[in-house]
Amino acid sequence: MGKVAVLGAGSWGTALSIVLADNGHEVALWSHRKEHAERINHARENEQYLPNVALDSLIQVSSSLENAIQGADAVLFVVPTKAMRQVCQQVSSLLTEKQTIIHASKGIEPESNKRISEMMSEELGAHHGKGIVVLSGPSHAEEVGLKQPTTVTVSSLQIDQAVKAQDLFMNENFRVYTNEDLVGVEIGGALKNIIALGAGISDGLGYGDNAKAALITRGLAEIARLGKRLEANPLTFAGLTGVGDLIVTCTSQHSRNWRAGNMLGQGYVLDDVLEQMGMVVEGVRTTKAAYQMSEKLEVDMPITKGLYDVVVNEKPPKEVVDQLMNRGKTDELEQISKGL
Ligand SMILES: NC(=O)C1=CN([C@@H]2O[C@H](COP(=O)(O)OP(=O)(O)OC[C@H]3O[C@@H](n4cnc5c(N)ncnc54)[C@H](O)[C@@H]3O)[C@@H](O)[C@H]2O)C=CC1
Ligand SMILES: O=C(CO)COP(=O)(O)O
Repeated sequence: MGKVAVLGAGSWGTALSIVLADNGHEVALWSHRKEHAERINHARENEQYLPNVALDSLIQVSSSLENAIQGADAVLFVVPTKAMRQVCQQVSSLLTEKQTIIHASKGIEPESNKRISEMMSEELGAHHGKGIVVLSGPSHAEEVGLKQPTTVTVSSLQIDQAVKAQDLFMNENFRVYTNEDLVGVEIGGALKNIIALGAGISDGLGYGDNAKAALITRGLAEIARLGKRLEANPLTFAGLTGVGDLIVTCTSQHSRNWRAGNMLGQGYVLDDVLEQMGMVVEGVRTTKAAYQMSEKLEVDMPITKGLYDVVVNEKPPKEVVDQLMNRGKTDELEQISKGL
């Protein structure tokens, strides 16, 4: 048992803090807002992001990065992708070489098109760079907070670091697998949010299970095509961080990406949707990044292109569905094999 600093007091940071406290670790949960940290400590609950879940006394919330990180054996980064570089810059001088560095966020940086571990590696420097661990998989915070059975995957370029993370988190409700394919694990976790936006739109338009199954299946095919181009192991997309996370995010009303898509499908405009959500909807920025990557790397990603038309070009979702359904004829096996 030791101390773990958890940077990011949103729903996922709070749920993972609960797992760590269940395993007997002292948790220093950091919020960048002082009043938020004080409110959680006082209420022993994160009412804003994970309501109705009591926090163990092993979890202490602080708005001081120094206090959170000092003496920690591991540091878990779980802020929205948009804030990741800035938080890494704030902490890089506070980290020691012995600390295990983990992230549990899901996104790709637009313009640079970097994965999260690549961004972190740039900001945290050579020592931590290669050992960064990602934790990803089908895992809604709301269910993890209630200690419902959940499985995730950890990956790193240094697999011994991934094993350390596996040991920190694994318990009877939270099963953790290792996987050496860092690129595949990060790409699957990030890109499923695009398809979840699409699944929400489909439901918001009033379409049924056939349309959603098509989005999940064809979405997986295009994620795998981009992954292969980036040298991921195609088998990873058949695992928890690929098809597993696609299923949970496209079919659950817990998903913020699904919910945002659902509102878009009903005709709400994006700015209003994001304001109403009040939580991070990673799929919007990831759509921009993935579209840029597909253009640059010449990878066919029609669903991503359609979502880009909705969130960037404000194209009506129904028109995008017509566009997707009326593309030229293709062969299924030929298309799937491009991701293998
Ligand atoms: N909620 C979930 O079930 C899961 C979320 N994730 C991923 O975890 C990451 C974080 O998501 P959530 O915790 O769900 O988000 P959230 O919307 O619940 O909370 C975001 C947190 O980040 C903080 N924050 C915002 N800007 C910040 C900044 N500039 N500096 C520091 N903190 C800042 C907010 O105050 C808030 O505490 C995302 O990448 C998400 O995709 C991954 C798996 C499950
Ligand atoms: O990544 C998640 C579940 O695995 C959470 O998805 P949302 O961000 O859409 O809520």
